[in-house]
Amino acid sequence: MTLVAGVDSSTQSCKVVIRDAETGAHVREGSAPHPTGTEVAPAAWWDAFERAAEAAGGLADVAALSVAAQQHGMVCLDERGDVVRDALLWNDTRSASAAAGLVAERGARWWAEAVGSVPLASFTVAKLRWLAEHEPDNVRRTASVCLPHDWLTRRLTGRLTTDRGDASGTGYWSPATGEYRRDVLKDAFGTLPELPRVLGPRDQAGEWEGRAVAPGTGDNMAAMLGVGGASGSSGEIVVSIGTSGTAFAVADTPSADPSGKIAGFADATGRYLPLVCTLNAARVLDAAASLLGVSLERLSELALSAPAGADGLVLLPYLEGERTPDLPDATGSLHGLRLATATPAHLARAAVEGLLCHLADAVDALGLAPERIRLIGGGARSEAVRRIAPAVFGRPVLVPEPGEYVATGAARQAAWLLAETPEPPEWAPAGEARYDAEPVPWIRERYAEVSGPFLSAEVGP
Ligand SMILES: Nc1ncnc2c1ncn2[C@@H]1O[C@H](COP(=O)(O)OP(=O)(O)O)[C@@H](O)[C@H]1O
Ligand SMILES: O=C(CO)[C@@H](O)[C@H](O)COP(=O)(O)O
Repeated sequence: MTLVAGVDSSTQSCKVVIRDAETGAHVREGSAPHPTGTEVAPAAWWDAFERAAEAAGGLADVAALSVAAQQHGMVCLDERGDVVRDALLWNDTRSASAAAGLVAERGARWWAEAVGSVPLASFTVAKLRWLAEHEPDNVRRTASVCLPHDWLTRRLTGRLTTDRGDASGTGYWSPATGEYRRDVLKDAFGTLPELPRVLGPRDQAGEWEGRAVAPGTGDNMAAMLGVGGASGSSGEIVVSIGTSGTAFAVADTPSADPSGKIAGFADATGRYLPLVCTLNAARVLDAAASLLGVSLERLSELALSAPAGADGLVLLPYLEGERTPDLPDATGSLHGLRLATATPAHLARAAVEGLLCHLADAVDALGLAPERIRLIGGGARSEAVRRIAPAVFGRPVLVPEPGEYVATGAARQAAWLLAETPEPPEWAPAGEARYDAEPVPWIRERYAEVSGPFLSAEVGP
């Protein structure tokens, strides 16, 4: 049996999954946590990778591996290849006004057409503008700029490479032309650092201790490979409830949304991946559980014991600011608190429904009117989320068996490299459960009534 390893270096942790290259059968896996915070020393990703690989029983018997990671993070390297400062992650909002400045200079439509997305605080180009405005010494020391998956792949191979999927989240690479927009980077950053070579989906990034290393990609692109693909035209989209909430589908043509809500990414197979992303997702449940002093399992039981709509109690989940809607300085809030709704069950229900209404808005923003939603990510492990989701989304929800779909997608990319076939190897799809429920539209109506006034403060392009 030939084995492949997939790595998911995401916001909260690193996961390593080992699978059979031919069938995709799960062999073993391990994980290790990342530091908290939105500014992280890249060395911590390497430490977590080593610990996760060890927890997975080591990589001695794998023939190839691939690294997928959180998108957008800014990693600046000096002439020697050492990091200039801690990386600013996708969910670090200090670059919000830099993003607004970039949009004001060119206009939202120009950005959407030039690089497929209107930059928000998350995008690398906005973080580089922030660095240019606040840390000129670090700009002078920066010889090259890359992303988390590029940095980890470079630690493995010694070469600075990236792929289409992750490059499309920088704000200076165009999915439509497949080329860097170095002029855009120079304008935003004031100088032109070296950039990673953009590999095609089946190109080899290099070797690590005799094993082939695949190009890797961003975590959402890998998730799509991991669940086996879902195209908007087939009536299906994927919603991931990780640290971020994302709604996305594969498309055959690039997108350019001047409203800035849809990021026009490329995928990991040569196609495209329009995606809407929220800053707040699974950690809304973590926060509610910690507020109530209960486990996530108990939070789920409490939520399911409360009436649909939580008797009007609404939790607006903007706990980390927000990206969609564009409210980088927003905070979360509770509305409709009365003696009757001041119970743990009501609060738990409001947290689950608030999260789901927030994600349902993201699904609407994607504009594909899907017939079914496939739910993945850590938050999809919550029974309450799975059972309440179809009522809030107003559609059936498919939940693949719990698993690490980003790492699995990376493993599939590694298997593709070995297979040398035009399309990724067909792996047996994971078993999945289908959740149906009568739509309960007034849950979203009440949420819209409460969130409406906040939306008028949206930064927007
Ligand atoms: N049973 C569960 N119920 C609710 N949330 C869960 C459950 N298990 C894990 N999570 C949440 O999933 C999140 C991690 O999801 P994951 O997709 O691994 O995130 P990321 O890839 O961004 O690091 C954590 O916030 C964790 O609390
Ligand atoms: O910024 C985005 C997508 O544009 C996020 O989806 C990041 O890629 C982080 O992913 P997770 O750690 O939540 O999986």
